[in-house]
Formats: sequence, C-alpha cells, structure tokens
Amino acid sequence: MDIFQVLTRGANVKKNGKLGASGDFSKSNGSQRKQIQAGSTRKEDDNKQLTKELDFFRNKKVVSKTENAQAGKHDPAEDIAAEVSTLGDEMPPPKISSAHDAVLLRKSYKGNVTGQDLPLPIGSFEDLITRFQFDKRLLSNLIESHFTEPTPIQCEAIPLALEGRDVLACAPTGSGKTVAFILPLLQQIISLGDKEGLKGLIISPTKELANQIFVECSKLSHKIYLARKRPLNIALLSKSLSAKLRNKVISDKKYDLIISTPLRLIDVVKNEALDLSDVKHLIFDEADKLFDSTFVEQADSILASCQDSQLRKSMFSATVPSSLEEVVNSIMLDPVRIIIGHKEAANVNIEQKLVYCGNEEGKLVAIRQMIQEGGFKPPVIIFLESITRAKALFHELLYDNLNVDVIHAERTQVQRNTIIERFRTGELWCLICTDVLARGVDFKGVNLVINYDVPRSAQAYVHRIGRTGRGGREGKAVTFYTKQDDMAIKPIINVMRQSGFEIAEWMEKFAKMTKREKEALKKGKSRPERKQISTVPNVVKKKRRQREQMVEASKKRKEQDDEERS
Ligand SMILES: Nc1ncnc2c1ncn2[C@@H]1O[C@H](COP(=O)(O)OP(=O)(O)OP(=O)(O)O)[C@@H](O)[C@H]1O
Repeated sequence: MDIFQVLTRGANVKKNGKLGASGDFSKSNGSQRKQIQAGSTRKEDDNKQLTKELDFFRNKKVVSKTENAQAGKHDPAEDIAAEVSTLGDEMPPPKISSAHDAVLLRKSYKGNVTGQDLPLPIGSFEDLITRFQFDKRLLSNLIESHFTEPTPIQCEAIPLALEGRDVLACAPTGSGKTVAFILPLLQQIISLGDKEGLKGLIISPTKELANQIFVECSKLSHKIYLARKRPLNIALLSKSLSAKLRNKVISDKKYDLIISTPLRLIDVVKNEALDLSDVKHLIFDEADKLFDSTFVEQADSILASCQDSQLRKSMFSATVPSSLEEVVNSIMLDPVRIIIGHKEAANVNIEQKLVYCGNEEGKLVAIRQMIQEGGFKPPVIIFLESITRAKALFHELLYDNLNVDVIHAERTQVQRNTIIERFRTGELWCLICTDVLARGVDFKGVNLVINYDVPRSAQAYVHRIGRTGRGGREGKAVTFYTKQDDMAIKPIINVMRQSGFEIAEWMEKFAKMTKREKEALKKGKSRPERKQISTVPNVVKKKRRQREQMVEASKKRKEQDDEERS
C-alpha cells in the first residue's frame, strides 16, 4: 500500500482553484436546509449536501481494530503505521503550499482563522513531516489509531501550536479537537528532550473527560522514547497520584505531561507537591466551562502558578461565548482565533427534533411511546437537569425493564467509571445523567440523545446533543418541552436554525427574545419549577391515593364531630 496515498487523502486543492474530489469537501448550498415544523423535524432528501460540506470525516465509516479482527480482516492501518516509521528523507512538497491553497481549504470547511502572521494550515498529516520535522513514531501511532486524514480543526490548530502561538479554537462537537491539541503538544514535549520536570498541562472540567484525554495521550505516545531510552511520562492526576506527590513517594519532576481537573491540581500545587513554574504549554479543554463562574477562580489560580515567560496557552471548545473572548484578550499574547463552522451551531451530523409533551407526565408518555414505536434505538443517553430528577427517571425506567443506569455527582468515581465502561462496551443500553457527562465525553456509537429537560443554555444544548453524531457518524437528538418551557426553548430553536434547520415562521417569531428575556435567561430565571417525576407504579399510587382520601375523610368527620359537640 502506498503510504502517500493514505496520508495525502486530506484536502486536495487543485491549482485551478477547484477543490479536488478526493478531499470531498463538497460545495456549499445554503438553500438546502433541514426542516423543522411545529415540534417535529423533516429531513429533506437533498440536504445531504449541507451535511457533506461540514462532514469533517467525509462520511467515512470508521472501522475499529476490534471490528476488523472480529470480521477476520487484516488491519491496513498497521501496515501504514509500519511504513510511516520507516519513511525516508525524500518527501513530496506539502499539500497546502500557498496562501491561495489555504483560502480554498478554509472555504471548503467554513473555517475562519484570524490573527497576525498566520501559518498555512496542513492539508494532510504528511505535511507535518515535511514542514515541521514531525516525529515519525508519533505519526505512526496516529495512523494506528485510524487517524489518516486531519479534520479541519486539526488542519488549523496543529501548525499554529507547533509555531508556538496562543490559540482560541472553536469547532463542532466530535470533530477531533482532542487530537488537535494533543498531537502538537506531544511533539513539543519530545522536542524538549529528556529534560526533567513538568512541561505540559491539560486542564479539563470533569474527571471523566480528563481520563479520556489521558487515554488518548497514552495511545499517541505509545513506544515513544526520549534520549537515554526514557519513555514520555504522562499522568492523570488521580487521587492516589496526588497523595503520592504530597507524601513525596513520587518526585514531581518525574512527569512530562499531566492531565487534571482544576481543583485537584490546585490542591497539590498549594501543598507544594507539584511545581508548575517550568510548564511551557497550558491547554484548557472545554475552555468556556473552565472560565465560567463555577471554575474561573480555579482557572486563574492555575494561570498564576504557571510562571514561565514562554508559556503557551490554548483554549478549545465547541462553544465560545463573548465572555471567553474577553478572557482571551486579557491573558493571551497575540492570539489566533480559529472558528470552524458557526460558533453557535451544533454538529451537522445530528438530526435535531423538538417534541412538545404538554406537561411533565407527557414526557414519560413520550419516552414510553418512543420505546414502543422503535424510536428508542440504543445506545441512548438521557439528560436531566438535577440529580433528584435523574434518579427518579432511572427508577421509572427500571420499572419498564429497560437496561439502564444513572450517573450523577452523588455516585462514587468507581461507580461512574464502571457505568461508563459498561456503556462503552454495549453492556448497558441507556445512560441517564445530569450535565456531568454533557461535555467532551466520547462515546462513539450513541444513536440518540434525549433532553428530558430542556438544557439551561444554547451552549449546554450544543454539548449535550454532541454526545451523538461523533467522528463522522450520524445521530439523533430529541428535546422534550412542555408549556412551562416557553422561555428556555428559545435559545434551542436558535441553535437549530444556526445548524441549518428550517424553522417554521411561527416558531421563528416565537424564538425572538427581548433584552429582558435574554437577561432573565442568563440569570437562570427561566427555570421552571418542575413537577416530580413519579417513581411509583400506578397500582401503588392508586392505593396511596385511596389511603390519603380515607385519612382526609376521617379528619373531616372528626372536625365535624368536634364542631357539633362545641
Ligand atoms: N483525524 C481523525 N480521523 C478520524 N477520526 C478522528 C480524527 N480525529 C479524531 N477522531 C475521532 O473523532 C472522535 C471525536 O473526537 P474528539 O473527542 O476529539 O471530539 P471533540 O471535537 O473534542 O468533541 P467535544 O467538543 O464533544 O469534546 C473521536 O472518537 C476521535 O477518536
């Protein structure tokens, strides 16, 4: 197999100004849009065009190693990886070699890149070897993971990071942002040689996501050794590692790269168990979350501890509110902004649908109807707004004999990890959760996301539904709403419009928000008081009601007797 054929499958920009077929970054056609009608969605046959335009994975079916092995097939990625590691010095010129190529490439994936002295994007992973003397073992690991073509965010963010630029990057959910920041980071750490001490830090808002990033880093750095045959030392800052660092069982100089949630990191830094002063690369994943009111103090404290004058900072997310832009202006030096697609849009591989349920009881009816009518195709993730509600729905669906479990902040880390693993392996079909799993977590084959409760913001909506339609796959997202949600549903309708769905005229008018409404939404005042989800079977409920009525009647009789006596 010709390695170049595979590696150069990325963008194929012809010099006559047309995009080549192999790149398949298809033409734009804004008029072909998805339809939403009064609470239902109709996908037009020809809307595939729009989907294709932002189809970062060229709708290629991603076949896993296990799938191949099960089918008794030989894995071609292994051959390619072997070839990469033996590549000679003679390399063809980079795929993207002029400003004109870059303009065409960016146009093809609706990329907007702003900043001073912008480097060219890469058109294929092979460009990394020709332009940046990239470590071939790193590239070989990349291909073994079946990453043969860079996604748009990877085309843009990787060269910027390698040139040492501060970056704010916004690209759709499931479009490969993780590799976009890990890959150049690993290369930069390798370039620093086997110098001791922590060089890179990746911050994530949740433990699940931190763990996932750690796994991805480990895969990509597999069998890479620095000078004197020392492996790259990468760690997830777990509870036990923090304890070992605090008790000096392990030297804090041991690690090259650490992945952590903010509080755990601050804790070890405050205890002088980890020194961040030499950190050269600081990456905030889900940056808008890390700089919102819940985390901002922690993020600031981490920034203050990273004192290297050469510190390079990057922020990644699928949503970039204006508040994050302000942070970027205040902490970054000559930053570059990368926006792929639309800032407020969801991934185009997701078919979005609104379902009006009338009231809270109507939601349970709707979910049961979906199960009966075959619309509930596992794996399914269901989001609710609180722990109490998530638990209540869990018990309700257990009663329906559904293969279901629930994750929320009150479950232990071991429980959370076990459930996630069972969901990943297909042992568990339906996962109920709060927003703890709304961001970043990469479950590849999720078919359906149900927002049992309307999410709190447009951003929360984009991230929640982004748990489906990942890595080029298609997915569905259904949002239940009731008459109580008239305010909360408006930002969701706007996201649907930005994502290419055609909105019925009456909904368009309905979704318009006054300044006061926007303020109220920001302050969370649109949250309705929701009636509890019933966890009690009807027979039991009936008996309870009868008992309550009997108690009530007896009370009344007693009151009447008392009145008559007095
Ligand atoms: N170049 C590539 N080719 C094929 N698959 C890829 C490539 N890059 C990433 N992927 C796969 O795409 C999926 C989504 O990637 P990732 O988790 O990085 O998304 P993301 O953009 O960070 O999403 P989110 O905003 O939800 O965090 C993953 O399963 C990843 O392995």
